[in-house]
Amino acid sequence: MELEVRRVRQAFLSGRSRPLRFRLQQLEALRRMVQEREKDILTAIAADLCKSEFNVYSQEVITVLGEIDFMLENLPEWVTAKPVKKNVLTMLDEAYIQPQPLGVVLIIGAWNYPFVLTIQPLIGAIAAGNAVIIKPSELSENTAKILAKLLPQYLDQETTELLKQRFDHIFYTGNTAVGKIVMEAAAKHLTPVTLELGGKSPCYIDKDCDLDIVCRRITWGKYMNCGQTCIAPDYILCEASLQNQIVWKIKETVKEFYGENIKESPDYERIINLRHFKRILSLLEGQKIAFGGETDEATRYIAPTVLTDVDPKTKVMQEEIFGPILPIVPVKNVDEAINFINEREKPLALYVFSHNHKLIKRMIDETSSGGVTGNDVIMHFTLNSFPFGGVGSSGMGAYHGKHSFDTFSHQRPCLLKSLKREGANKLRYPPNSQSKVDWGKFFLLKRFNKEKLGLLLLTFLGIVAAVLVKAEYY
Ligand SMILES: NC(=O)c1ccc[n+]([C@@H]2O[C@H](COP(=O)([O-])OP(=O)(O)OC[C@H]3O[C@@H](n4cnc5c(N)ncnc54)[C@H](O)[C@@H]3O)[C@@H](O)[C@H]2O)c1
Ligand SMILES: CCCCCCCCCCCCCCCC=O
Repeated sequence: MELEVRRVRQAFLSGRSRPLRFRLQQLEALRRMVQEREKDILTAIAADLCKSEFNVYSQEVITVLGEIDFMLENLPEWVTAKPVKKNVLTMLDEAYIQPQPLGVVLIIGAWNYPFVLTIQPLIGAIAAGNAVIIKPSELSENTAKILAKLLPQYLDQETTELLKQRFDHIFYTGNTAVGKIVMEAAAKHLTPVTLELGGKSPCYIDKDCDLDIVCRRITWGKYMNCGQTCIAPDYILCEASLQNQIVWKIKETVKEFYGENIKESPDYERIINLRHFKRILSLLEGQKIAFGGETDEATRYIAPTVLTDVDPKTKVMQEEIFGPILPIVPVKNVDEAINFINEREKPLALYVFSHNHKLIKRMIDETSSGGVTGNDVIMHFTLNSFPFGGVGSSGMGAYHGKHSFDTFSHQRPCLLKSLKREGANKLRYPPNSQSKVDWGKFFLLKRFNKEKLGLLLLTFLGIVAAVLVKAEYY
């Protein structure tokens, strides 16, 4: 493994990954890979998550292709050096910020969207000019295999893992416990990390809203991928009086989306493995199941389920559910909902439904979460102008679009001075004096007293006089 990482580092040090032309070629090759091998990719992901190929395409492939197109379009602009504002001391110098690749980066993907969660960060890392080692999740084994087979055929090179090695950046997607392991390992080399973690994303439903539409949107986001979505609404907070209507409307929507026999719907996925299946079942113990609750261990099927009057102290409210179970926790009002959210770890997403725009804004102002969508769920993920990432225990750092490019780049400040004009530098050289400090204050802080202003006027007049005399003389 050490040898592999060294080989990748040598490749980076050779400078091959840096030129814009190379980055664009690699991104185009990646796009070709996705297009030419679409069928293989769809089949692998579909097998891992018992997912229809239509759903694989619309949940993963569209995002990847959109991200590549966006990078190809904008990269030439992003890689250019950006001039910055100067001060009096650097007025005549060249000052700019040059984005540069970090070096060798490690990308660790998760199983729940095994393609997009590995390839989307890869796109950002290539765009920024890095050499990349990717480690897809072993739980989504078919996708891991197809990536291991295809990437070397299309990209310049490819290899896998290890945390003990020295990297210049580690980009990890997965659970918080492993996130801590990754960060600890990274600390040994002072390697910066991006941690895309999870959490319990709340969904507040205000009385003043259209419950039919709200429940349709929540049903879509909660049961997509069988609830195994990092930004799925984890639980609902609402006034007790809304509970029964919400249950009924979600139940009706489930029927509309997946039919009478959910098990036969091509749009309803299965739990990734037996360990997660059993973990999710254990969350149902002692709960009031308003509908759903049917399970089948052989196929790892868990029906879309809603729980009512859930006690916040029970297990289902203590850990991220990551499955098709939706608890409703009654609260008295929006104040209680805000306190409820703030008493817990900062979630990856927050959802608020209301006709009242002010209430949505208040929720945003008085809480914290990785991202927010008002009056819908999941959709902030689809906008690549947004930074996607968590805050607090839901993660650190962000990606998507330009934010990916920035995550995998070092913003290098470059100041290029001339070896001439040494006179102007006297102000900063020893010996120091009150007068130099006063001039420093004047030039850099723009703070001046009347006396200094007089002095400046005199200096200015002196310069004008000198110029005039010089003009006269010649
Ligand atoms: N923020 C996001 O974008 C995002 C996306 C997907 C999932 N998630 C979160 O991830 C969690 C589900 O994913 P998971 O953790 O079950 O996925 P997982 O089991 O696939 O693990 C994630 C990755 O970590 C690797 N890994 C596991 N143990 C490791 C170790 N000791 N050292 C180094 N690497 C190790 C795995 O091989 C895998 O590649 C949920 O909490 C979910 O919310 C977050
Ligand atoms: C044909 C219809 C297109 C619909 C686009 C909807 C896109 C949803 C994307 C959901 C992806 C969620 C990924 C979340 C990553 C964390 O687990």
